[in-house]
Amino acid sequence: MTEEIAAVELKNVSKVFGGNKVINDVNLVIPPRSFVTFLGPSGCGKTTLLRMISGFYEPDAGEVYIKGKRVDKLAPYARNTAMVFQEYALFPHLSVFENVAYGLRIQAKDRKLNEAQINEKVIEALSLMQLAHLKDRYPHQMSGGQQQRVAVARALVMNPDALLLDEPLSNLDAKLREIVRVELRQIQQQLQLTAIYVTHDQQEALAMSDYIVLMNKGIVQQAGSAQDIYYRPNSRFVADFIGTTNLIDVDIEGNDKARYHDVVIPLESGKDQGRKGKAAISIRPESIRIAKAADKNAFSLEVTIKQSIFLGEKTRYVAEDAFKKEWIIDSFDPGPVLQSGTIWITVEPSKPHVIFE
Ligand SMILES: Nc1ncnc2c1ncn2[C@@H]1O[C@H](COP(=O)(O)OP(=O)(O)OP(=O)(O)O)[C@@H](O)[C@H]1O
Repeated sequence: MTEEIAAVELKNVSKVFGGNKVINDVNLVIPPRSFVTFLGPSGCGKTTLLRMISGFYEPDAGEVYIKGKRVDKLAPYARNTAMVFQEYALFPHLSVFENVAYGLRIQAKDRKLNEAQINEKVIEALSLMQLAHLKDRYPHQMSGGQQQRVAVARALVMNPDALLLDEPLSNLDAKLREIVRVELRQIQQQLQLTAIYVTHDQQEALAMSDYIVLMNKGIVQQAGSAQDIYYRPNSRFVADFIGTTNLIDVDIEGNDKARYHDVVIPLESGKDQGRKGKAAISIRPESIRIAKAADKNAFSLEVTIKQSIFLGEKTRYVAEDAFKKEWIIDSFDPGPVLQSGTIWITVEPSKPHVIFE
């Protein structure tokens, strides 16, 4: 089997600003036609990493490849990437049509395009974004959502090897954000594009991505599918950053058992990764059941309800155990909401995820 060339590859890439290593020896392979999200807290280096792919920043160490070709010494225009920014960055004095045509006109010679071909490509890109009817308008005559769609059309028209999107939806309201993100994903799949998307919104990352690259302090903390990152975090940082979880300190004792104070946590075979010793266990709120009594085949704990929040499809309980540890439990039981009192919670052996750090 021949291995396909990566759409983008970073090898030992670092970047220093004012004496701080803001990107620290990052290695990454982005497969062709994938939608990849750089996710992480503010300041972790997402934008800097994207800018080293686009060519706006040069790495201080390491190499950047696009479709197998080394590009880290090339200017942005010499790489076939296209960028969409948070603030759209449209030319205010140009019509929608001319905004989208701009890049093609500049490269018309290199790309051997005549006016008719440019026209055809621009209309095609505008149609994809459902904007063809607005082609004669100017940016100030359009809503934020429409302007952002123009910015995407302007990137798509270049037929880039990688479409780079830096928080492109953060200026849109929540509802529009959801609509445009579905649109973006559909177009990326339809055109079989490689897209790299920067966000600090974990819901957005989970909803859109083939792969998530979760960054922390200039390093890649974990890269994997949305499900990998959600259900199999490799660190407390990842478990805590994505969604809501219950993290508890345990001793892994072997024989598929962990111990939390004096309580045994049965684990599905292999969950302990064949190791012993101190570890953390992550248990998602939706993996916990409320029971009438302890279950000898499952981790069982008696807790006291502190707060109950009815959220429509589920009720979220905040409870406390005998060791003063807080638990978050999501119940999808349509029955009455429990307001107070003591309950049993149980967790099947397949649910806990063990983190050795
Ligand atoms: N041009 C620059 N000069 C100096 N420091 C910079 C520059 N660009 C970024 N930094 C610093 O590098 C670090 C990473 O910044 P970056 O913008 O890549 O983070 P980010 O993860 O994209 O954050 P956010 O989600 O807030 O946009 C930050 O500490 C930032 O202050």
